[in-house]
Amino acid sequence: MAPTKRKVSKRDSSGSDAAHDAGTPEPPRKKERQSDLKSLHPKAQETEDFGIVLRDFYPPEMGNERCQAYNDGTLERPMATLEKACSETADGRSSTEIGKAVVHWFRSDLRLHDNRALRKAFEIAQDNQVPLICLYIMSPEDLTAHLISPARVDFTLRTLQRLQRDLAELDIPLHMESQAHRKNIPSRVVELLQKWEANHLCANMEYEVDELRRDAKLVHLCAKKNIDFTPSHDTCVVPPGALSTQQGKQYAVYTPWYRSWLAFLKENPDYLELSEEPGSNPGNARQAFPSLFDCELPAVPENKRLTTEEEKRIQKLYPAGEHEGLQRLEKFLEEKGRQYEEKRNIMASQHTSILSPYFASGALSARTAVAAAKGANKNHLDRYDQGYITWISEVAWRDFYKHVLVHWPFICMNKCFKPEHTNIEWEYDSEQFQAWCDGKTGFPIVDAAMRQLSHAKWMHNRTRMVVSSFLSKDLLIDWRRGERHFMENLVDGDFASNHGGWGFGSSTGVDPQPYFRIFNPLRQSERFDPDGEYIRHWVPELRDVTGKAIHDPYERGSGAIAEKNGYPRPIVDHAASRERALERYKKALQK
Ligand SMILES: Cc1cc2nc3c(=O)[nH]c(=O)nc-3n(C[C@H](O)[C@H](O)[C@H](O)COP(=O)(O)OP(=O)(O)OC[C@H]3O[C@@H](n4cnc5c(N)ncnc54)[C@H](O)[C@@H]3O)c2cc1C
Repeated sequence: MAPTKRKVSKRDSSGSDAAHDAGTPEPPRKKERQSDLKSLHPKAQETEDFGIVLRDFYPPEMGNERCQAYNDGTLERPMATLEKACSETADGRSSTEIGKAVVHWFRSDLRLHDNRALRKAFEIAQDNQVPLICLYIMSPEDLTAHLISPARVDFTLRTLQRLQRDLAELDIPLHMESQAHRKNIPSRVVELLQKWEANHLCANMEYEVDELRRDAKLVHLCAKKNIDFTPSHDTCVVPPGALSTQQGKQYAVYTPWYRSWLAFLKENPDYLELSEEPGSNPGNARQAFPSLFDCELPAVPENKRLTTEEEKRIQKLYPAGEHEGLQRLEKFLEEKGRQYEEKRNIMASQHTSILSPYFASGALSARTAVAAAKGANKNHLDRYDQGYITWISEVAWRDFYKHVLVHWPFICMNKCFKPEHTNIEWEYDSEQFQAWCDGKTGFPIVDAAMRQLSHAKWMHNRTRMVVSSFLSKDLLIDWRRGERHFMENLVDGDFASNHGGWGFGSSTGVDPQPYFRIFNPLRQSERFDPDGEYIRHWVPELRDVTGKAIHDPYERGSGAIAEKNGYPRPIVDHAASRERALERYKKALQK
């Protein structure tokens, strides 16, 4: 049932206009956004560069009052809006005749194997002996609004290319196009269905706010045109909303949530059953829809282009497509799965799966990954081999953050999941921020990691934690600048996991209070890169430094080498920064 709505002022105390939660067409004017930003964060300067929170299409951040309204259920969550749209229009969407085709709309599920909505679409088409048509719509506006990196756009397009080839072998066409304005997408989808005389649309849900609202709008449009459309849960192993505490609440802490996730899968083993790939279209598909079979890939938007050199490098590091994803999964489980628990934090060499780009684009399903790891682990999820158990629990983090996103949707609106953490008084030092981005902070482990990000568009989980802690604690720079820099660079950029890493866990001090975990970069370096192999690989200025001096060359007798090679001195003192951060965090929470 829909919650009763409490009146929340359209423009609340922090200037977040309710009408703009989901990037509705009229973005607040730049001047307005700048003054909102200034009142929220007095230290932020009025320049684009400092507009970490000056996002295109959105106000700087949602006010605490509206966040609270989501928390107490007086403001409807986007998932509830979609569910309500589905239940209110059930009659309009169920009566349809089959028409001349069935359509599957690909979004972040770019694979044939184990794809719930695709399988459903294929079965409807097969039962009715009509062709299945697949659809993909790229929205340059969405890519900009959601800060999708050029590397991820490139990966997506290459995956689509593979997908088109695989589908063609089954005589299934893939129609791809760009839509300049994202608000037009729902009506464009309906228009295409009408053009193809298709009355059934299938798609897997995306859980971000704009996407849930887009689907609610589409459900209403479909109802008006008698088109059958109910988005499916697919991207998580356990769908958001399926797990709750004994008090019926959403878990806010991972460990009890994970226990509940495991218990759910043991009670409901069918959630780990994989969907079969679609079979071939009937023989007349090519005659019926000839022009759909030679569709060109959407053009890469100007602001999302990699340089030629980057393109070559990224394509080599992450060959696209589900075949590559499945092969990597198999190889990882066979060769590295058992040692995962022991070695996963070691930064040098490669001890993790590097499957994140494949999960993020949907070239690989999390269900397939967990089912395969369970199979490798003698059919157990949480006993037998610790390597596999730990890896499964890591894949579960991905589910956890998507559950968090659905329950606390305001995290899409530039807030931490605990809104009061936004009260922290941040620093906006552009030189320090740039030093962090460029890997020139004088902290070798931080610099190695940031250079890996620039070069490989990917970073190890341990170093993601180290550099995020360094930015938001040692430099006390607004964590959202870091969150944004990650999204704009990572090949695996995923809103929920990235926000989770920045805004939920280690970086903003949501750990058990009043103790705030602040990573000591030196200790992390000594522990997880003991021989300095990772640092030497990414920071050539320090290649000649020997022994333990690699972790802190200026304090450990190798300052001359570092200086000669132009390696900077540390830009802050860790002990003093730690004290400052603790004080600032405590002060904010006492407010
Ligand atoms: C600040 C910060 C930002 C992050 N941003 C992203 C992001 O944008 N996209 C992203 O996919 N992951 C993100 N992560 C999580 C994690 O760092 C990566 O998923 C992981 O490093 C990917 O490498 P892998 O595939 O080799 O992982 P493996 O260690 O092989 O783990 C397998 C899979 O489990 C999932 N996973 C593992 N750890 C986590 C985690 N902590 N949170 C959520 N899922 C996890 C990923 O899907 C990963 O591919 C972030 C973590 C932090 C601390």
